[in-house]
Amino acid sequence: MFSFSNIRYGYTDKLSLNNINLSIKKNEFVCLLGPNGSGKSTLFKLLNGLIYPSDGQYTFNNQQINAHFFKNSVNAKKFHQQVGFVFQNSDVQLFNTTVYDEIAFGPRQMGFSESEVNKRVMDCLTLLNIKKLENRVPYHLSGGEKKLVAIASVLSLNPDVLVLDEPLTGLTAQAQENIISIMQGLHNSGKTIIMSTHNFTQIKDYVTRFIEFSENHTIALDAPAKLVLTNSELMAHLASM
Ligand SMILES: Nc1ncnc2c1ncn2[C@@H]1O[C@H](COP(=O)(O)OP(=O)(O)OP(=O)(O)O)[C@@H](O)[C@H]1O
Repeated sequence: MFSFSNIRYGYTDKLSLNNINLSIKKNEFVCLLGPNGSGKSTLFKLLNGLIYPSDGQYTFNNQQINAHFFKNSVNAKKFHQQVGFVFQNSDVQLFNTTVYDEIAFGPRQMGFSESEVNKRVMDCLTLLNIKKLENRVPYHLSGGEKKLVAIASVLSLNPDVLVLDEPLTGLTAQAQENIISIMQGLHNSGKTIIMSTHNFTQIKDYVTRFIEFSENHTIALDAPAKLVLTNSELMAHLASM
């Protein structure tokens, strides 16, 4: 699905991603870990086509992803329908005046009929158990509610891949458990999930693969969960991140 080959990226002349080689297959549940500033959000921005590599090659389903690819509006639409991105800061993502319109925004942009839009919004409200928020102003919601609405606004396009940048940060333990169980359900239904977190302990039993970024913006560890969970030293190391 995703392939990164010798990727480097720098916002300035200092690299934020240094020689990243990575492939992600369909239906993996990948967890990115690493210290603050190691490059997790930068990788997500690249994955989602918000920035392009300074060096190296990025392909999605064997297609090169670069500025040229996104210049074609058909390509851009198709890509964003397949890959949904939940930002770290929900306030960046939510801009409509009601939760209903927020979730309807993507399907409307794609040109679906209002009855199809309504069906998708209702399905997402039900799936995330947020029907009661339907007419609320997203900006006025709690952090946990905003996160659920942000996830719903991405799920309404029914993407194959869900990329979530630190979805658990700042939430109560109960809200974190709720988000994890939603992601587990989506993974079981066949979706590919890629998320970053500093909460290794909460997520460790649900993901299929761990990728750890290092302070020097390289990949320090890339291992299946099965291997990590049988190695107490690795577990202790990742839990300390
Ligand atoms: N817009 C920007 N301009 C310049 N440098 C940036 C910008 N965004 C990020 N950086 C730098 O790029 C590096 C990687 O940052 P990034 O946000 O990807 O880290 P992260 O692993 O997601 O961190 P955190 O866990 O704190 O969210 C850091 O050194 C950061 O200071």
